[in-house]
Amino acid sequence: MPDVSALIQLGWKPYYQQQLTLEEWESATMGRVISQERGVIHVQTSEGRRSIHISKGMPAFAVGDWVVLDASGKFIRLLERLSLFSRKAAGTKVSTQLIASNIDTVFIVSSMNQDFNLNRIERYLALANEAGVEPVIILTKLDTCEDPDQYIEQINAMDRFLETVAVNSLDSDSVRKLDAWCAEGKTLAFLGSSGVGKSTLINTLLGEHVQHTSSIREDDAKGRHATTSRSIHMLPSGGLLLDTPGMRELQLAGCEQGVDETFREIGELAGQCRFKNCQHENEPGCAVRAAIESGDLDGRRLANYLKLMKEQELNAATLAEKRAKEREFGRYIHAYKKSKSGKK
Ligand SMILES: Nc1nc2c(ncn2[C@@H]2O[C@H](COP(=O)(O)OP(=O)(O)OP(=O)(O)O)[C@@H](O)[C@H]2O)c(=O)[nH]1
Ligand SMILES: [Zn+2]
Repeated sequence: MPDVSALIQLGWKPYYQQQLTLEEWESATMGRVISQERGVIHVQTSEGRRSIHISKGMPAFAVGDWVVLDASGKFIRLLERLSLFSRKAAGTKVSTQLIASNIDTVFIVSSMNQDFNLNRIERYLALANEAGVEPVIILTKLDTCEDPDQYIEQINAMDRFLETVAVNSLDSDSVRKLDAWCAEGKTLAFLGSSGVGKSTLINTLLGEHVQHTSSIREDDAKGRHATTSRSIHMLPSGGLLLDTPGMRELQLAGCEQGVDETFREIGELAGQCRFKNCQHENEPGCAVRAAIESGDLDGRRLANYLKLMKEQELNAATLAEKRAKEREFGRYIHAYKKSKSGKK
């Protein structure tokens, strides 16, 4: 039987437990992927750390995944995920790159100054919704902001169901407002533009004495020392901070559902438009336009909804094109080499 409290510290939940057979629960080892590099995943189990070389037939992994290992540490299977951030290209399964999984909360960080931008927050919300992760809006630089309520009200007006917290990222007392999301076994991640205070917030959450860039030093299969940067960090509060570089570069691609969810009231209104394929431009009987005119819907929101929809479609298409070109080039090189070797 595994050490349940150690598993819970790693983020174990009934959802994963339910996927195990009784036999697995009694004899297998469960572990969480804490970092990934080319061809290897590093897994934290209740008994320690394991490095697993990825071989053919294994599924694609993401940092945050739960895996089942046998007694000798061999990979058995991947457990179904609760949430997943990925980079996608439309229609093509192979071009999905998995970034991070099983995150409970994503903190969308924005500063309360001239950089504050609702459109940008909505873009991050679409990513969070696409991934199936609960978003919380963190407004930073409370200490240098004269009128924080003005920003909080803008968020509330945009979506009254959103949880919003204003903090001074430099002050650990202020950051305690985030404790509820950082409790034992909870996995959290950050999204936000450069300079909004993500690193500052992370350092405050980690406490002064912990270095953020701690790394795993381990012997690999050939006995060499391999140093990899780990992507999951334990917070003193018991929470698990998932901070992988891929999160910072996430683009809106193939996120139609996430965008729709972020602007759900627009979808509801669109259902009342006279024409099913209404573009909400000049059509008669357009419920979306009517809501803007009556002041029920902010015109900015419709404009950003349309913009993000287009953006996610375009990005997915360009990704698919890029991959197709790469494949084509690969075939060309292959054919070229073959013709060369044939001439010898
Ligand atoms: N006064 C004040 N300064 C802050 C606060 N949060 C961040 N800063 C400052 O803002 C600057 C940028 O913060 P960072 O934490 O580096 O921002 P970041 O989001 O990590 O940016 P990248 O590292 O570029 O992704 C730093 O000088 C911080 O000290 C805050 O709540 N109050
Ligand atoms: Zn319409």
